[in-house]
This record gives sequence, C-alpha cells and structure tokens, in this order.
Amino acid sequence: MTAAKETIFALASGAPPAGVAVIRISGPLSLDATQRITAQPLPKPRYAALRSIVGRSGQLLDKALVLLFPAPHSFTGEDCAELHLHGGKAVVNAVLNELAGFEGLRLAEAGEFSRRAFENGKLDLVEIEGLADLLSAETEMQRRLAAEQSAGHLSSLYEGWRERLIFARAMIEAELDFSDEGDIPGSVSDRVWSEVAKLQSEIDTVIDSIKTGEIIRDGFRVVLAGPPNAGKSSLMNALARRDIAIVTDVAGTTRDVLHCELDLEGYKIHLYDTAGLRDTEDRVEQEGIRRALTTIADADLILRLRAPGVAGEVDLPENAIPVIDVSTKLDLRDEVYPFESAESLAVSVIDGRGIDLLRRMILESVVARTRVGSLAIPSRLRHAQRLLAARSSLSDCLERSELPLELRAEYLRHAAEELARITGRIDTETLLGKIFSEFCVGK
Ligand SMILES: Nc1nc2c(ncn2[C@@H]2O[C@H](COP(=O)(O)OP(=O)(O)OP(=O)(O)O)[C@@H](O)[C@H]2O)c(=O)[nH]1
Ligand SMILES: [K+]
Ligand SMILES: [Mg+2]
Repeated sequence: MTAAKETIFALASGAPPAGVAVIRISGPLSLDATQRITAQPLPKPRYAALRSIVGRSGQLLDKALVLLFPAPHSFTGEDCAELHLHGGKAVVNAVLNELAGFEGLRLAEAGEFSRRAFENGKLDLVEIEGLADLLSAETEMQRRLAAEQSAGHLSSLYEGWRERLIFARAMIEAELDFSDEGDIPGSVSDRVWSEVAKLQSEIDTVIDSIKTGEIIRDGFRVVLAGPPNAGKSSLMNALARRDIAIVTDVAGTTRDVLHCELDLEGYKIHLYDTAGLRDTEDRVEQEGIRRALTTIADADLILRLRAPGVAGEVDLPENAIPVIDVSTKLDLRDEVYPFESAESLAVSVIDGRGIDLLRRMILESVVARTRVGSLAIPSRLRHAQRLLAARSSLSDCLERSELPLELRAEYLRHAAEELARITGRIDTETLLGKIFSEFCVGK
C-alpha cells in the first residue's frame, strides 16, 4: 500500500462507438475531479444521477450518469467514480482530455485498477486471475470456470489448506514445548501425521484436476489425421461450417497446420487440419508432415480418417491419446447407416450424414475428459507448480520420520508458504507484472 497515490482514469467499457461508454476514475482526487466537471451537485454515494458534464470554459461535453463509490466500498478500495457517457468516440475523447488536464490525474495503465484492488486487499491473486479469465471467456464452460475462481472459491480451498498446515505446525510446536518438560508422550504428533496425509491426498485430487481446468480454459485439441485425400480438409470445413481449408483432388494439398475454434455446448474446441501422412520426396510436403506429427502428438483427441479408394491406413505414433476412426465419403459406398461403433463412424460431407454424430462424439470425448465434481479447480501452470512443490514437502514430512520433529515441522512451513504464494500472500512482486499485464486499460 503506497501513500499519496495518483488518481487514475480510463475508459472501462469497450471501444467506441457504443451505446454507453463508462469512464472509471480511482484515487484520492476522484470525487474532486468529478465535481469539477459536473455542473450540478454530485449524487450521494452509489446512487446514479443524470448530470451535465462540462469543460473548463463551461461548455457542455455530454449528459451522463454519474456514480460515486467512496473508499473503501469500491472495486479498487479507493475513492472511485464512474461516468456513463454516450458512447461516441469524440464524446469519450473530450471527457478523457478534460480529466487529463487536471493536476494529479493521469490515464491508467493496463490492469492498474485491478492492481490497486489487490494492493488494497479487495482481491487476491487467484481471484484476479479468475477475473482476467472471466473477461476473456468466450464459451459457457470457460465462463463457469472463471466465475468459480473470481468468486474466491479456489482461493478458499488454498487458504483452507494453509490454515490446516499452520494448525498442524502449532500442534507440533505445542508437543515440543511439553516434551521439554518431559511429561507428555508423543501422541499429538500421530494425529498431526494423519491430518497431513489427508491433506496430501486432497491436494493430489486437485493436482489431478489441473489438466481438466486447462482443457476448459484453453480448449480441447482435436486433430484430423490420415493419408492424403482422406477428406481431412473437407471434414474441417464441414465441422466448422466455414470454408477454411483448400480442398482439391490433388493428394498433398494441405501442408501447413490449419486451425479453427468450435464452441460445442460451451466447450472450447481447437480443431486442426494437417498434411496427409505418406512417404514423399517433396521437401515442402515433408515439412508439412513433420508439423502434422507434432500437432498429432499434442492432441487431446485424434480423428483418424480413411476413405474408400484411398490407400494407406495411417500408423499413428504410439501414445495414449484417444482416437475416433472416421471413414469418409460415405456417399461413395453402399452403407446407409453412419454409426459403426463407439470409436468409429462413417461420414459424408456431400450429404452431411454422420457429421452431427461426429460432433456429438467429440463433445462426449471432451465431457468425459473434464468430468469433475466442482469447477473450483486450477487451470494455470503457476498453480500447478506451487501445488506440486507443496505436495512434495508434505510427502517429505511424512516419509522422513527419522528426522527430529522440528525439521519435519519445517516441511509443513514450506508447504504452507507454497500455498501462500498462489494467493499472493507472500513473494508477490515478481508475479504482479505478469498477471496484471493480462488486463486491458480500464480494468
Ligand atoms: N464424394 C465425396 N468426396 C469427398 C468427400 N470428402 C472429401 N471428398 C473429396 O476428396 C478429395 C480430397 O479431399 P480433401 O478434403 O482435400 O482431402 P485431404 O485429406 O485434406 O487431402 P490432403 O490435404 O491432400 O492430405 C476432394 O476431391 C474432395 O472433394 C465426401 O464426403 N464425399
Ligand atoms: K487433397
Ligand atoms: Mg487437406
């Protein structure tokens, strides 16, 4: 917390033109500056009132709703004001310029409002990351994941663990004090170790869910693979309902990895079209195949295509990635029914058979992959690293029973510190820049 902060302001709503534009002001001079550009008396706190916004020479800039949020009951925890203007570019610029002309006011940097909210203890780092995710959420599942995190549910999970660790340490310390007096046997610590073991398994469960969080937040990667002319690009276009990839009857048409995003019932899906896999002397195609194999290796789900009259069942690299076998060009065959088994089906982009079914199978695959009880789960590598470190301290503490109690308690302290780093209770400076840089100006 820094004393005598500057007052900052920014356009907090989207780029004009828009119906309404919201300018947010935060800092000690917020209320003062708002009064100076408002022709009438200010409304009472947290009540909206229509006011004329005037420039220095008294000229009318706009009529706007004015709202005041005196400290500490504001987003940043400082005195704040909001001006809800008409969302025209010139209107917004005129008011921003007027504010910039006041001594002690300046335009906010990206993420600066949120940074102040953190510094004033309004939000912890985990909640701020959740807020950033909420602002960038495009699908329903991304929104739900981010809402859990920004509402503090993930923070309370971490904080709850940290408090239990602190309690466990206190128990050990109490035991150490008593055993100095030589009259209490080592019974307390048995309870501590079983509590630590329980905590460890709870952390394990959450570590296991990190991949789920990543898939929901970052998207589920589906890759089209198969020999040239299997119909990969045609199927990409059909699934995306857009003409993304070039389709010709020339084997080896696609070289670069093509990408599009789908929203399947709220799940974000990345769909990749790749070069057909075959032995070739063509150097450009060889590079395309190399890229195809890299993309396949990173997939969450592979659609392995084959087509009637197209040679080459593709041998995919050995790995544990789930595969759906797709026979294409069903219209060229006699079968009528596209569904073959749980892991295979036939489709045609000409008459559309099987395409909706394939979409459903992809959805089932992502749902199966992300099945968790609660969405209060981490989705960032930063959390994963800290949780793994905390977890390994706990297992050291449990396994190294030959060590004196003081040293085993030290492992608990270390684990609690790792958890505190996630919420930003300690060691934050290095993290701040990275986290707040995800925000736009005005948030
Ligand atoms: N009849 C029929 N033809 C199809 C179907 N899907 C693709 N084709 C044709 O098959 C040929 C190859 O299709 P592409 O989508 O370019 O195949 P690809 O797997 O992307 O091929 P490469 O990029 O060369 O690896 C084209 O002539 C398509 O029109 C289908 O469902 N039915
Ligand atoms: K082709
Ligand atoms: Mg292609």
